[in-house]
Amino acid sequence: MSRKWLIKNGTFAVMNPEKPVINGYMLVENDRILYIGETLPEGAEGEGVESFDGSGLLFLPGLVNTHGHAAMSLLRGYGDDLALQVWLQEKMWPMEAKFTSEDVYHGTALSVLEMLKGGTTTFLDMYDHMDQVGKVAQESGIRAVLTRGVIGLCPPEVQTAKLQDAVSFAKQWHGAADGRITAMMSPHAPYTCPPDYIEKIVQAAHDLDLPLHTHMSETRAEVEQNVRDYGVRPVEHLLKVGLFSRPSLVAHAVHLTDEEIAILAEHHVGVSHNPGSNLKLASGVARVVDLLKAGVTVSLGTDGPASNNNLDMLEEIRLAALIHKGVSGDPTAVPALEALKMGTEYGAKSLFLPEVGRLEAGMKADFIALNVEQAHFLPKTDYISHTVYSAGAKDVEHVWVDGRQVVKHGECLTLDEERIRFEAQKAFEGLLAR
Ligand SMILES: CSC[C@H]1O[C@@H](n2cnc3c(O)ncnc32)[C@H](O)[C@@H]1O
Ligand SMILES: [Zn+2]
Repeated sequence: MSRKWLIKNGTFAVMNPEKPVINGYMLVENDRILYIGETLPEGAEGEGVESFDGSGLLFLPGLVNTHGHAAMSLLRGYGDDLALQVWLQEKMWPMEAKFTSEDVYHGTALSVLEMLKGGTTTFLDMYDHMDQVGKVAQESGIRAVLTRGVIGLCPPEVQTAKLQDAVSFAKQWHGAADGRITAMMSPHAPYTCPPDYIEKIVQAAHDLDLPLHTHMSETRAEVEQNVRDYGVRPVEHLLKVGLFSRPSLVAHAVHLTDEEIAILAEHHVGVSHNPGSNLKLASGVARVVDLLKAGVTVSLGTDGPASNNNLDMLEEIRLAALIHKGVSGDPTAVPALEALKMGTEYGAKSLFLPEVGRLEAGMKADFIALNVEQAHFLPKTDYISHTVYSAGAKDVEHVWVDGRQVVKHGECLTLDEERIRFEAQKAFEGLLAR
């Protein structure tokens, strides 16, 4: 049965450059925005149309987290203040080797709970035991782009089995949960996947007609190793092995030359900028201003909760707006509206979701409402500025995905918070004991 409802007296971040915020109405029918504007269209309030009072609320497109490893919430605080390779090799990978599929379920549920409550309506997840991640996405109502990350530092038969697992997962889950779940293919990184293995993964993505995702150029050491091992920097290397022959999104892309930026732009490769994780692992600061100038779609990701250590996309948006001013000495670097678009519209574009990321008639009804009746949202001047420079996850009052309300007055309607917190703690203790 069709359901129509009308938000009245709301403030909406439509993010048009001339007028980024409007006061007015939004009409939603089932999973789509039917109308948004300053005036009430004739007949919009007809019989059977429910009303929703939007006063005191700022409506934004749902936040889009374009890179992460949700189950790593079980390792939050386990191995802080280390550089990437030490953190991975000495802390994360030994613990992850003990993860059961139940651990992945509980860790992912903890993260999805945090993401939904913080206004994230879509997340990308690269991990193992991906059926469990799919299950959480299905149950919670969140939109998800899921990909079984494969590490190829193993014998050929294990490589084959991992790739087969990634293919089976993608076949089973692409388009699942009424289309809320889509899939990608992911070699973990150029330093963990030999070139011939990446080529096989690219071929599988071709066969399945899916995009690709990988970590790339996260640290200076990684770039130097790539040059030592293959004679070229990672961008040229991935170009050679065919990764950019398909629609692709790379995470981090911190250490790039001008030539590499030009290659990414030419091949329409998206970049998931992960400022919080890059700062914490001391990986460096990505050349976001130059990437944007070159026409690269730059979106935002938290990375896993063990290297961030939260999943607050409003914090990533704020970091993106601040750090590039700091490193460039230019206060106009990454203006507030651009940072907010990186966390919404550009995120959806990076994940190949053309119907998500904007408050616009015809788009999917993925949106959030911030409670702006609080001290840090005054005076009522510039709500884009307040969202980027002043807001945080705790300001998220309501969340809708695909037209369904999943968070109401800060409470998640689809997940059992108490149980999730209990199970996550138990799972971590189990990992320590094994
Ligand atoms: C094969 S599943 C994903 C794999 O990625 C690891 N990981 C988490 N954060 C990062 C990062 O910042 N760079 C590279 N790899 C990362 C995670 O521990 C899993 O093993
Ligand atoms: Zn990552």
